[in-house]
Amino acid sequence: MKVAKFGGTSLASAAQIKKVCEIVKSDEARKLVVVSAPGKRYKEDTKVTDLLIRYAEARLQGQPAEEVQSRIIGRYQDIIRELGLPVEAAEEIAAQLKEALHYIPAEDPGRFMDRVKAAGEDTCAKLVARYLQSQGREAVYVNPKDAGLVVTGEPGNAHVLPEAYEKLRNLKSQSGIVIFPGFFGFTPEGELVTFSRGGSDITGSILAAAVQAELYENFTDVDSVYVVNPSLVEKPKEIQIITYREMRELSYSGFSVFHEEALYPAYQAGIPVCIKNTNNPQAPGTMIVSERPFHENRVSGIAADKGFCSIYVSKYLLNKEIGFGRRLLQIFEEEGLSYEHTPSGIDNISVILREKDFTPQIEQRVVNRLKQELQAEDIIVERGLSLVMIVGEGMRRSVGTSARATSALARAKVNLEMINQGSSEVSMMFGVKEVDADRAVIALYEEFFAQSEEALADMAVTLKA
Ligand SMILES: Nc1ncnc2c1ncn2[C@@H]1O[C@H](COP(=O)(O)OP(=O)(O)O)[C@@H](O)[C@H]1O
Ligand SMILES: N[C@@H](CC(=O)OP(=O)(O)O)C(=O)O
Repeated sequence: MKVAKFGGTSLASAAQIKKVCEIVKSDEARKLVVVSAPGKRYKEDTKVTDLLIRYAEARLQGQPAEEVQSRIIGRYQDIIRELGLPVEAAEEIAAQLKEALHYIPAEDPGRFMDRVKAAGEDTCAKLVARYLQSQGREAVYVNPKDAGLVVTGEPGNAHVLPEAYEKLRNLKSQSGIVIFPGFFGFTPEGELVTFSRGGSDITGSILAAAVQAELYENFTDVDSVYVVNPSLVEKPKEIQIITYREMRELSYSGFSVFHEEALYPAYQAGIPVCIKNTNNPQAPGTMIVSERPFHENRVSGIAADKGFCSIYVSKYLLNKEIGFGRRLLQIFEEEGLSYEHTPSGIDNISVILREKDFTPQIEQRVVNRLKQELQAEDIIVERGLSLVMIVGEGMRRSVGTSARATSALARAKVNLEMINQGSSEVSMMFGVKEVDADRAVIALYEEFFAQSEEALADMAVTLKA
């Protein structure tokens, strides 16, 4: 049994949904299908999820929401009409969508927002099931609540609960093709909660782990995962095979093609993942697996993500002060902040955070506490940072990767704010100013991937010598 997840771009229009259904029908093993909400049809278009968020925000602020509501309903009506669904099916789907959007804002705005957001995938799943039925296939829409996809309760940030897997295993015995809406689950008390943005990938991975699928196929709009974001480099090299660990690092640092939280369920259950293109399903795609053959070029991918800040703390003889690190991190914990990295020196340590969490009020409190409770001598807060990551299993066995990277960055006149080599040795991270991030990624791509095979082979020989 295979689990196939189709992203928003794969379901953006009736024509795309037809392609999705052809792909599903072409392989009997594709029995569990996870769908997102319709995404962008063209570059300037708006994803249905973004329209739904706009709608919910307007309702919560008591502002007019009719226009955005009719845009949302219009998107589905167009699809229903172009798919030629029976009138009663179309009416039923449209009525259910209208009902979902008409919810009176509950006391908890987060819950209301999640219910509205989830309507995007829920309606899409019903549509796809109806369309497959109209094609003479046995297809059934399954609601995450009925299937037992139980999750934690923080709005917009659900996490699967361990007991979900056993319940979801029953999907194996469901006859016909199951069409399952991605992106949301229910708390044990029955409240709907969505995963973080892009979270349909997570649903697919959870289902694949639950039913012990032979493969988790993730269909999107690119032929493969590329070694670098294709919006930065024209026709970058394709990745044929990559490990879970490498992909985890790359998804974390900006490879938005696969949600960073989606790998874990598949990895834990040992399910291989294949990223494929709905618009070119014959292409082999990228396989994500636990082990891969070693190749000469030790770097597998280069990614960058923006929106970080660093809090540099220094104190003479910090290295001799027992408990300094614990007390430092406790301050961040008590302020409700999770940290990303903590590069350190003898007398200093930097804490890297996501900038959006570190509001000016929190910053002031944290700085005061660092001075008073830890007697820190120097505290420098730097915002607008980007983390550029070079990732590759082979880097562990190779000499000279960091020298090549730093010289390439120096040639591109990128100033390095910070260097950090993860202890797993699968990745190397450079902190740079956000304005330099794209230039840094392009310089690193040219260094590690754009050179001829002979030049790379020569370099490998020189480094070994
Ligand atoms: N390294 C990468 N390889 C491939 N695609 C990438 C990479 N980094 C970012 N992307 C972007 O991810 C997009 C696909 O993800 P997404 O928009 O979430 O698709 P979907 O709607 O199918 O979920 C691609 O169109 C591409 O622009
Ligand atoms: N529709 C949701 C969930 C999702 O996974 O979407 P997509 O498959 O288009 O990335 C979002 O936009 O966040």
